[in-house]
Parts: sequence; C-alpha cells; structure tokens
Amino acid sequence: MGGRVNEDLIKERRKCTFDIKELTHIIDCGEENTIKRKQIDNYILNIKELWDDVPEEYLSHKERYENAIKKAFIVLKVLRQLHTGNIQITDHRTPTNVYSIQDGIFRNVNPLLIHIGLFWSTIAAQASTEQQAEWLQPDSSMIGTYVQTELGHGSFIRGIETTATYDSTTDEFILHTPRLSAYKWWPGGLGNTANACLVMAQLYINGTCHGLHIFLAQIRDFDTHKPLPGIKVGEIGPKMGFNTADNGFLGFDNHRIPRTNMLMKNVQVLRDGTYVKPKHDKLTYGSMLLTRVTLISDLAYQLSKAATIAVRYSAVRRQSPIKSNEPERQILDFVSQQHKLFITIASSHVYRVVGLWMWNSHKRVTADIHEGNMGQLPELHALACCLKAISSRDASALVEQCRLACGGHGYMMASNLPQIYAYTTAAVTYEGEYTVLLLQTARYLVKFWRLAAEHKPLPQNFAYFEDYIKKNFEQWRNSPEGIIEGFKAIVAGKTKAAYDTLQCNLRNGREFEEAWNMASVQLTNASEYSTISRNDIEALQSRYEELLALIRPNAVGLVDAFDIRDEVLCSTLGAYDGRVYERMMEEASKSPLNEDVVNESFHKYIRPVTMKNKL
Ligand SMILES: CCCCCCCC/C=C\CCCCCCC/C=C/C(=O)SCCNC(=O)CCNC(=O)[C@H](O)C(C)(C)COP(=O)(O)OP(=O)(O)OC[C@H]1O[C@@H](n2cnc3c(N)ncnc32)[C@H](O)[C@@H]1OP(=O)(O)O
Ligand SMILES: Cc1cc2nc3c(=O)[nH]c(=O)nc-3n(C[C@H](O)[C@H](O)[C@H](O)COP(=O)(O)OP(=O)(O)OC[C@H]3O[C@@H](n4cnc5c(N)ncnc54)[C@H](O)[C@@H]3O)c2cc1C
Repeated sequence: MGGRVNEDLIKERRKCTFDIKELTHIIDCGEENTIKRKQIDNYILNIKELWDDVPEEYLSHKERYENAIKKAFIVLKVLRQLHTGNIQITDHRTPTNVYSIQDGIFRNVNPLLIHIGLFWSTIAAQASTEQQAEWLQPDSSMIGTYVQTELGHGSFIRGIETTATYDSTTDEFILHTPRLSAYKWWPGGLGNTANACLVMAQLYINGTCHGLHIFLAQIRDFDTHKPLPGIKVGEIGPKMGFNTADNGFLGFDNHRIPRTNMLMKNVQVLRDGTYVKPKHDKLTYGSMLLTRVTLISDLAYQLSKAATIAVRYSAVRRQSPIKSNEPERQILDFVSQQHKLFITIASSHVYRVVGLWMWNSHKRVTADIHEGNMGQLPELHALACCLKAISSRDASALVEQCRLACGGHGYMMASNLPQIYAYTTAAVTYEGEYTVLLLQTARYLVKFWRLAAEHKPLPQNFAYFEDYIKKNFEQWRNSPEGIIEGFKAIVAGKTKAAYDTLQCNLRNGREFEEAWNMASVQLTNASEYSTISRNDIEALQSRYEELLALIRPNAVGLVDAFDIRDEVLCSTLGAYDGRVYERMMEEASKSPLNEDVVNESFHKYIRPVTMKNKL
C-alpha cells in the first residue's frame, strides 16, 4: 500500500533522542548480525509463493493446514540451504533469529515446527553417533515429531502408560498403548504431517520397568503416507491457536521397532537385554530443558511484536482532549497508556537478555555434561523451569494488555494481537505447565533453605539465605543494587515461609508429599518480605512516573529499534507508516461477506420474515 507516513509518526521519529540503529545492533548482538538478519528477511520474505491472496482467517481448518504445509516445505528448503551453506548466510546468536519471521508467513504456526525444533534436536542430543549418522541425513525421508503427552498424563510424566517391551528373541521393542488414557495426545505435526516420531515410553526388560526412554518409530509409509499396521493416528481438532500445527493422537497396537531404535547416547539396551544405566536419570528429559530455555527468547520476541503494534497505534490514535479546550490527544500521551506499553517494551528487553544468558548457560552446562560432569544440571533445570513459567505468564498477560490498549481495534484479527495472544498463552501450558514448573523451582529452593536452617554450608549462590537468617540485609536503597537486594530478601522470606509451613504440616503428622501439597500455594506465590517501607514505595512510584515521562518521546524510536518488518507484524494497527484507518478499510474489503451487495441469506431467511405480511 503506497502513501505518506502518518504525520504523528513522522513527528515522533523526529523527537527521538537516541540512535535507533545502535539499539537495533545491541538487540541483534552486533551490527554484523543485524546485516545477516536483514539478508535472511529479504531472502525469505521475497519468496512470492509464501504470500496469500485470501487472509488466513477466512480459510477453513483444512484449508489452513494445506496452505501452511505448502509454505512449510518452501521454508524447510530455505532452512536446509542455510544450514548447508548454499545460501551464504549462517551463524546466528540463537535459533529464534532464523525462525522468527515465520510468524508473518504462517500467521499461525509452522506445521513443521516440532520436526525442525524438537525432532532433529532431540536426535542430535540423545542419539548415539551411529544413530545420528543414519538418521540425520539431509535427504532423509523422515518427517518427525516429539510424542510424549498422553490423553491421561501431561505434567506427571512418570505416569505415562505407553510401554516399550524388549523382545530378545527378535531383537525388537514392542510399542503398545494399553488403554484409552495411554493414547498419545497433542504432539504437533502428528495429525497429518509426520511419518516418524520420537516416542516417550516406559521401558520393560524381562518384566522389570526401567522408566521412561525415547524411541524412534516410523508411523506412516514413506511413499503412500498411509498409517503402518498397528498404528492408529489422527488429528485432535481445532484449538484456541496453533490451528495449522495438526496436533495429533497416536495409539500403538503391539507395534514392533528394532532394538537399535531406542535413543542410545546416554543409556543402552544391549542385544542380550542388559540395561546400561545413564549417568543421570533425567538426561532423557533434556529436550524439555532445551525447549524451555529457547522459549524465553521467543517470548521476548512476541512481546516486542505486541509492543511495536500497540505503541505505533497509540501514537497515531487520537481520542479525548486532556484539557477540554484542547484538540484530542494521541492516546500515547495518557500516562496510564504509557504504563501499559512501556512495561511491555522493558519486559521484552529483560527476557531477551535473560534468554540469551540462559542459552549460553545451557551450552556451557551441556558441554560439561558431555565431559561427564552433571553438577550444574539441577541449577539449570530450576532456573529454566522458573524462567519459562514466568516469561510465558508475563508475556501472555502483557500481550493481552497491549491488545486492550488498542481498544476495539485490538479485537480485530487484522490487528494480529489476538493471534499473538493465542500463540503466547499456549506457552504457559506446553513444555511444562506454569504451576508445575514453579513447584520444581520451589523444590530446589527449599532444599537449600533446609541447609541454611540447619546451619550447614551453602553454595555461594545461596549465601543470601544465611544473610536473611542472620538479618544481615541492609536497609532498602533505591538503586539497582538495592532492588536486587530487595528481591533476594523476597526469595529468602518466601522460601522460609513455605518451608515453615511444610515443617508445621510434617510436625502435625502429614506425610511429606501431603505436606508439600498443602504448602503449594505459598511455594508458588511471591510477596513482600524486603526491608522496603511505605515511604520507599512512594519514592519508587514517583521515580517510575518520572521515567514514564522521560521515555515518552522515545517510545516510537524504542519499538522501531526492534526492527520488525511489516510482513512479520501483519498488523493494520502497527505498520511502519501508521496508515491505520486506510489499512483497516482495505482489510475489511477482503471480507467474503462483502462479496455480494445482498447476501443470499437475505432471500432465504430474512425477507420471508420481514416481508411476511406484505407479500
Ligand atoms: C520451525 C522451527 C522451530 C525451531 C525452534 C526454534 C525456536 C523457536 C522458539 C520457540 C518455539 C517453541 C514452540 C514449541 C511448540 C510446542 C511444543 C510443545 C511440546 C511439549 O509440550 S512436549 C511435552 C512437554 N511436557 C512437559 O514439559 C511435562 C512437564 N513435566 C515434567 O517435566 C516432569 O514430570 C516434572 C519435572 C514436573 C517432574 O518429573 P518427575 O516426576 O520425573 O520428577 P520429580 O520426582 O518431581 O523430580 C525428580 C528429580 O528430577 C529433577 N528433574 C526433573 N526434570 C528435570 C530435567 N528436565 N532436567 C534435570 N533434572 C530434572 C527434579 O528437579 C528432581 O531433582 P531432585 O530429586 O529434587 O534432586
Ligand atoms: C499448543 C500445545 C502444543 C503442545 N505440543 C505438544 C507436543 O508437541 N508434544 C507433546 O508431547 N505434548 C504437547 N503438548 C502437551 C503439553 O506438554 C501438556 O499439555 C502440558 O505439559 C500440561 O500437561 P496437562 O495438559 O496434562 O495438564 P495437567 O497436568 O492436567 O494440568 C491441569 C492442572 O493441574 C495442575 N497440576 C497438575 N499437576 C500438579 C501438581 N503436581 N501440583 C500442582 N498442580 C498440578 C496444573 O497446574 C493445572 O492447573 C502441547 C500442548 C499444547 C497446549
């Protein structure tokens, strides 16, 4: 769409007091990465076959999937070319960089998301060298997915019921679904797309259960794509979002796979049925850990999209004068609006930085694990659980806040905010449900509190527990260091309160698990335990308001620095030129309900009623 840039946005950009490009380079971790990212954007976004004439929302569930699959294989080809270096753009700071522009292409989810994001990465991390050499061929016929959750069990994975029983006479595992609740349910790409999967099942050898292990199973014929004998597979139906991801169900009826199809890097079953234990029994859960880490950066990116849309719209939208004799103001001038939006910008930066830090920590800990050192795994797991939980919960709440900040127009699908919300809120549940993950972190904290309470030596990271017990915390100071001290006091105070409740429940004769359950609300909620006073809160509040005013002239610059292209934002409200109303009218004209001047239902249903007595 041609035309001038909205005057208010031009003025906003003139007001900006910092170098927008410099911030973009910081976000990309260097100018070189910005250049590479833009090359990828240009390359992929210029592929004409990836763009639709009919907006996604007007397609049926089936048409959406078919359209998405067409695009997914174009994108897959490009990704393969990128990886093999046939397109000369490589080396990115996190995987999300390469994949983020797909949001614009699919306006939903790439049906090959799990194939690329979880299937290949799990093989790369958990299969033996020989298995990798066989399965990770660039021209492989396999389209895979990650099959863990069952109809009856998602969070409590030790309760998974699918079995893999070793048959030493044939050197095979027999995969079996014993009952309805054991049907696999949810895996993305399973419904129609995948012909193979990594399946999590309870391993049985000679009647002994060795717990959960991962197996590669072919489920559809590579040529005809028909389900193999003994496989019952299908799609689970429409969802709040993720409607192009063909999430599926899967049942096995004594389906046989070779013994060598168990992922054997960390754990082995030998030909004679000997079980060789892993060095750490949670290494099988490694893919969940990696995805939780990756998600933090992705959620930061979703926040930057929502903030870009809502801030640009708030600069263009004028509603109500502040003083009655003045013209209507940009809604961005209302301090309450600034509060809604600037927090979203700030949170995007916070989770971007933390996501990158976690990505690097994961790399470091994985290298250690490779050398046989498992020492850092529990801390990484506790951090990943907590950060995945709060980043997804914050992101979905803030995306919704941005949508509401756009008033009625935020409710339009063409604003793209409802789709960003549906995508973001799913992350609160998948890859470990919010409360369940917080309880994992609580379990870790309580362990160290117990050491502190018993005056046993603590690792340096937990020295602040001891400080709290000895009341060594300094008086609150309004500074970054003061805020960190305040948070330490909150964590210590909250952990203490939860621990005390736990102990009290135990003293009253409860079993540990029951006592834990009774303390679980305390274990997941944070409250104010710091030395902060009422006066400090007032000072913080007024500093916050000052900061909102300081940020105001730079708001548009700050979101421009995210440098997200219009094709990716897909929003009538958030485009760079700010031609909001023109774009809204253009999108409305695409509605099939505008195709006929008089819809045929008028003749069928309305006219016979309204004209009844006049015919
Ligand atoms: C197109 C290309 C895409 C490419 C991707 C690029 C990036 C794009 C970015 C993002 C997009 C991502 C989109 C993803 C799409 C959706 C995919 C969704 C997939 C799924 O949902 S898969 C299924 C996930 N399921 C879960 O997460 C289940 C949650 N439950 C659990 O994890 C566990 O059951 C548990 C941790 C809650 C409990 O486990 P368990 O009962 O066995 O253990 P406990 O007895 O409680 O604890 C025992 C002990 O183990 C420790 N522990 C537990 N887990 C781990 C771990 N993972 N690692 C290390 N240690 C672990 C636990 O702390 C205990 O320790 P202690 O005994 O206390 O010492
Ligand atoms: C969009 C989407 C995509 C998905 N993709 C995949 C996929 O590709 N592969 C795959 O295998 N799975 C996938 N899943 C499944 C997902 O991993 C599970 O839904 C998730 O792990 C939560 O499990 P659940 O549904 O069984 O919830 P439940 O565990 O039944 O949770 C229901 C409620 O019970 C509470 N609860 C449960 N246990 C406890 C506890 N111990 N203490 C306190 N409260 C508890 C929870 O907090 C929650 O409030 C996907 C899910 C979604 C929504």
